[in-house]
Amino acid sequence: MQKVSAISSIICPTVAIATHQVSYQTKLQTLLTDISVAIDRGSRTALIGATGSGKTTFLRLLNRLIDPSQGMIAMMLRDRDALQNIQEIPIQTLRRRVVLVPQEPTLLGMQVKEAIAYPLHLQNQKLNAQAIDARLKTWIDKLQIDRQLLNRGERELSLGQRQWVAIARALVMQPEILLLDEPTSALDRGLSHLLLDILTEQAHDSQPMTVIMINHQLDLVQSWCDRLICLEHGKLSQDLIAGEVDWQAIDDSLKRDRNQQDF
Ligand SMILES: Nc1ncnc2c1ncn2[C@@H]1O[C@H](COP(=O)(O)OP(=O)(O)OP(=O)(O)O)[C@@H](O)[C@H]1O
Repeated sequence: MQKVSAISSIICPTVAIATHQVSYQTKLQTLLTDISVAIDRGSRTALIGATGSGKTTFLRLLNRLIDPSQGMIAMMLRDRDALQNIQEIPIQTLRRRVVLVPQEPTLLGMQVKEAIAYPLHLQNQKLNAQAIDARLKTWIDKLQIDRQLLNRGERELSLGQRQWVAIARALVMQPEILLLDEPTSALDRGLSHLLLDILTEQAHDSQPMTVIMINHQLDLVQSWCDRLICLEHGKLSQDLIAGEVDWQAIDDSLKRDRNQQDF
């Protein structure tokens, strides 16, 4: 395994996440091969690729739901002055700062308000009840969550509502790195745009949040992202700044993949 210093020396200090020749295999197949990327702090990255190309697997590696079979992932957290192998970061610290919103989130049987506040209560040594309430109110307002929804249980919510609550639960934590797995797939256009606006605002905050988002809705991500990473059969096929992307070609290739899968 490469030393972190080997990566630090080749990338600039604005990098928040660096992966070096990361591969992931199960007993049966290789899901990711040799992925090396460097993602800047406060950047907005769209991660795209055909179904099964390894996008979710990549996000799961970044908050250590799984670990690479080969290669290394390093991050530069806010209060550190160097990239650090994520396997050396205490797992609670990593999960508090690098938050993943899965495609089909669960509220673990909680009501909406309780679910959103849950991660803040886990940090109760740091935040008192008043601070938790203030943080909740801020995000409930920003995300325009209907007060009537707050006492609903998980079963009374649609997939889109569950996704929205999971996004709120992630944002109240004010993570340094936010990983979103198709967050807008069940949202209407209005909420999708609201989400992207909020994410852009957070990226420009004095404590900028870095976002990586899997999203198949190219028309949405095109105007939002500043970086595009494309996976194909578990390999990095494109890594471009947004201005360099041929969006029409990307759209055509995703459509081709979808047609082949349908066939
Ligand atoms: N733990 C696992 N064991 C075996 N195979 C897996 C595992 N996790 C994912 N896979 C398979 O690995 C491939 C990549 O999965 P992944 O979910 O990362 O792709 P994806 O690009 O996110 O796809 P989608 O767009 O459909 O969500 C798929 O074929 C999937 O079935």
